[in-house]
Amino acid sequence: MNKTHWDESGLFQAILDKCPVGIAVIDYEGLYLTVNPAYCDIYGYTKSEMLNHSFTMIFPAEAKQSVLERHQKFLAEGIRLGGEWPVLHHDGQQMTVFSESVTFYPDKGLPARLVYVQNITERKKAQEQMRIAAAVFEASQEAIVVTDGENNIISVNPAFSILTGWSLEEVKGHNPREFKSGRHQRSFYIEMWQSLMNTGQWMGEVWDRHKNGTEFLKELSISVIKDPDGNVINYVGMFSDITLRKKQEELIWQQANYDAVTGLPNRHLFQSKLEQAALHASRTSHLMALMLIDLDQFKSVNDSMGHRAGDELLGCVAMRLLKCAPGADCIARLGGDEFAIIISDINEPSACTGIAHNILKELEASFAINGETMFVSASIGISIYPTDTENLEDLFKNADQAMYAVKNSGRKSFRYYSRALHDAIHARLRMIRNLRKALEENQFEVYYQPIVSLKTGHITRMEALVRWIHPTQGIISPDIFIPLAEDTGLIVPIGNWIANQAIKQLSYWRKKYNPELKMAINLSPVQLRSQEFDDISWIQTLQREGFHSGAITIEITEGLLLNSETRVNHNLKMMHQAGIQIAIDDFGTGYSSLAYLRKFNIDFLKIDRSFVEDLQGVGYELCTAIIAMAHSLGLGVIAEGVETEEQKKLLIELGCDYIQGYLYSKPLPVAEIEKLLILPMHDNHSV
Ligand SMILES: Nc1nc2c(ncn2[C@@H]2O[C@H](COP(=O)(O)O[C@H]3[C@@H](O)[C@H](n4cnc5c(=O)[nH]c(N)nc54)O[C@@H]3COP(=O)(O)O)[C@@H](O)[C@H]2O)c(=O)[nH]1
Repeated sequence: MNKTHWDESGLFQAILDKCPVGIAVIDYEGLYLTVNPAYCDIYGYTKSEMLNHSFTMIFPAEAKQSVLERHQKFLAEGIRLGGEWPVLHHDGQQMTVFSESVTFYPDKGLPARLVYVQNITERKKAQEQMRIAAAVFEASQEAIVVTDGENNIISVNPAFSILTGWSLEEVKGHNPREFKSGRHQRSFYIEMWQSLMNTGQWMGEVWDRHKNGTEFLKELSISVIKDPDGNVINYVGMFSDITLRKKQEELIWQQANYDAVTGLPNRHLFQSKLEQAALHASRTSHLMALMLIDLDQFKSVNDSMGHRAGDELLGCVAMRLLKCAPGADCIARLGGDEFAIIISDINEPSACTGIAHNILKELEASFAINGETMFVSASIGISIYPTDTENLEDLFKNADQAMYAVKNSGRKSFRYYSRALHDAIHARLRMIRNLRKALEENQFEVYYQPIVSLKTGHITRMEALVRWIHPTQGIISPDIFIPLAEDTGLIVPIGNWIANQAIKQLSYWRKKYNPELKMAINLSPVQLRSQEFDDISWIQTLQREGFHSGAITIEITEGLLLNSETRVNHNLKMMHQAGIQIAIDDFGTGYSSLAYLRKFNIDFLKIDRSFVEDLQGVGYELCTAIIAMAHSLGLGVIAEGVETEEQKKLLIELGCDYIQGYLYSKPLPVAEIEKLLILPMHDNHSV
């Protein structure tokens, strides 16, 4: 291009028009004298919108006055006016510009200001982001490692050095694979790289090695950085050490799913295993069995030996269960003394019979706990999915019902759920409801059976025996309802009611017929173990009646004394101190021990009816031995179930003290029994 084609002003105008830097001339009043296209572009105005308008238009309202003053001061004093300014684009967006100004005299008149401006908004933002990124990199709690396209480390942040022990100088140029712990398979890293190549990122947990050699688990995310052409230029890895968190999570999971006492899965984990097993059974059309195992009378172990011994026993039981059902899907402790087993893939319902037998047999062997030998047995209930039910809640209920049926029929056995069992259980529940009603509606009546002295032939005492006079079913035997009352705890209020009735009756009879008459009252083991057992009110009633020592005898069973429990011991001691005598009922049928007889201040032994019945056979030797032993310990002996003169004769020969039985009288209601008491003393034995 030939420069002679340009005049000077045309040349300058062309320069102004093409110049990428914004240029403006502002007069003393602050009005734009000229602006070039780049200047207009920066602020988003047209030239005509700017010319002859105040340059303060590009400043926020609150700054307009001060920038005009600064402008005029600059022109008057020639101070420096350059730097970065926050300004406004036409559309209202905030921007940052860099400007420099020089004084300029366009018409040799008032000075004007020549301004050249660059929009540095984006650069400032980028700088700010860089500053933040650098601060984050430095201050991050997460370790950050940046590698080049060859995956060699170019930078690490301070958190990296803290977490790994390695400084930047030590790792620069190295490949992060050098931190490998060796815990992961090759396939793990292949998958990681595949994900990085395909998706540009990877996240996961990696075991690496610390500088000090220890392994740690890190939660790592890697991002791939590419240039505009798609070439990998960096990998950025960010991680934190989650070894401790993982351990805590595992511990929490362990605690949430496993039983601390036995180490077996707990109810929570068991439930999900049961759901899985049911799903599997439905898919494969196989059967699945749920076995519920409840230890028999485990409570007495806890009560007599303490919870630590109880826990130890549970641990040993768990080990034995594992041995008995090695192929089980799950063996769990559901709580207390209740265990459960899931057995999958069975072809017929009876497939669990063998396992149930094994468990019962395995538990038969003694346990050595705290230097003491202990025995436990179990009651097992089994229900089959989906034969019995397809509902897991019902499956549980079924197995539970089967297990309780075992408990109610003597424990230490197993039973499969059946429809008949279901009906029987419902009948039982009905009876329990009726029993509660009976207590509320006073449907009980105390019958009395005389106990006769073999020395005098007189009725010396009565045994109080309860009857349930049901409004429609007539008299219901205590053999039927006492076990139910014991199971439900109703025996406590029923027993208290009986005792109070009997004490009041004795008081009346003593005044009316015989001041020496005594009363025997049956006490259930459940009563004596119960928290609610009201021994104090008993004693108060006795004291109020003015009974002397020995007026009342309680009849208890031998089994009660076997595992001595604090509460039972306390209650028996209280009664003994209050002058109540203690008789062992059905003596000879349980675990008799001389030591117990001494320890618990027993006063009488009642020879069981079965021995009296068999007095012509082995019963004779047994009765001989019991009477001799009782007398040697200073105890009185009462023979139960005496029905014949022959039995009475033999018992007299053996030196028995008292007899009770149909020979004299069946248990009778008050009005009937009074007919016996009304007879003259010397005659009342001849009834
Ligand atoms: N906790 C409580 N238990 C009680 C109470 N009342 C009774 N019972 C217990 O219920 C069982 C059955 O009692 P029952 O049907 O009253 O039977 C008693 C007698 O009727 C029966 N007996 C007495 N003499 C004879 C006889 O010559 N032949 C014969 N076949 N039966 C006879 O024995 C039962 C008395 O038993 P015992 O208590 O062992 O002395 C029974 O276990 C009762 O204990 C109660 O109030 N509380």
